[in-house]
Amino acid sequence: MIEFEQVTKTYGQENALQNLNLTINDGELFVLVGPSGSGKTTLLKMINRLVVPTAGQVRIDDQNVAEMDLENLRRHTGYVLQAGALFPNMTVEQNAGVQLEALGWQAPKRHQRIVELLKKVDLDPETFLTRYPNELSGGEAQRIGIVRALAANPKLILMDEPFSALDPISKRQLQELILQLHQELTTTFVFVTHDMREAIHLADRLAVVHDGELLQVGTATQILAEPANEFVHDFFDDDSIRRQFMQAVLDAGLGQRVTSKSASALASGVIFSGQVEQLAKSDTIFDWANLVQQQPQQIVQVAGRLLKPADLIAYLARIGEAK
Ligand SMILES: Nc1ncnc2c1ncn2[C@@H]1O[C@H](COP(=O)(O)OP(=O)(O)OP(=O)(O)O)[C@@H](O)[C@H]1O
Repeated sequence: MIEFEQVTKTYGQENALQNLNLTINDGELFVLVGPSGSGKTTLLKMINRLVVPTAGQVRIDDQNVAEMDLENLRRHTGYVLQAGALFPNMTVEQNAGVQLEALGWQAPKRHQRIVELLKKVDLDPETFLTRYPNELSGGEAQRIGIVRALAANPKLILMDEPFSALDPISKRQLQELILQLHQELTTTFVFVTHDMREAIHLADRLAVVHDGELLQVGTATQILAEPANEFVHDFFDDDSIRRQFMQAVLDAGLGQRVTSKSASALASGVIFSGQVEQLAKSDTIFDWANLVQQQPQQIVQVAGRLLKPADLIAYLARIGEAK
């Protein structure tokens, strides 16, 4: 367990973090999300003591990080940075084995471990072991970064915007890889991103950071259902997320695709003229519309996603406009 207790970090006159309390549980995929300059990296770096708090303390398994043996702490913590954090003059095998070498693993054992992990991240060892970083794509380099972080089987992996420099397809693939690794391992992952879609997709729980403060901590569902304040609400208020929710409803069989003609008729019926009873006859999205009409505060969870009444209304309105 990682605990931040009354943590403050001051640079000059500026508070980068103020009086912050947070607990990250063992085995969680915990995401720190917030806009640029909000303090996410500062928070992350306090866990492996790259940054030292001005006040308060950070504890790992009840041990104050400030009092831990630094080398031991770093060697047993995986750290993945933005693409490009590999040593340019070392091969993939050497890069991936840096931490193992520091821990005294012999070459054959290192080799075996790295081969095993390359396969796990879908890279063919034959092809990649002897390559240099300038012979890798951004996505491949980042997979090597992940192999390096996993190599010594750490209890904790810190990831600082690891996918922000990647193209959308590589980014998606690596997000799926992290979700898969997290399912397979008992490792705790702390992941920093400014991308709220990435945060929602990955997080078991997430913390929204803004101006050095934790505005809200919880699951994506909790935060989307009840944003703590206007900033959190606006930060997650994104049309593509609403569309995802809508699609989840359709995918779950609660809705059906309709022609724009009937939809616009229904839309006006549902929203404006109160003909809900008459429309809600089968197990369709219109039943859901009925529910919303009767219980406007109702929030429905479908296929692990959260749907708010506003999502449905926005959807129907859009179909209406499209006609
Ligand atoms: N070494 C430093 N010296 C002075 N100020 C710093 C230092 N490191 C960070 N800061 C300041 O602390 C604040 C938080 O920075 P931090 O890097 O933690 O933010 P972040 O949320 O990770 O941002 P980004 O997403 O842009 O990396 C910023 O205002 C930053 O300018």
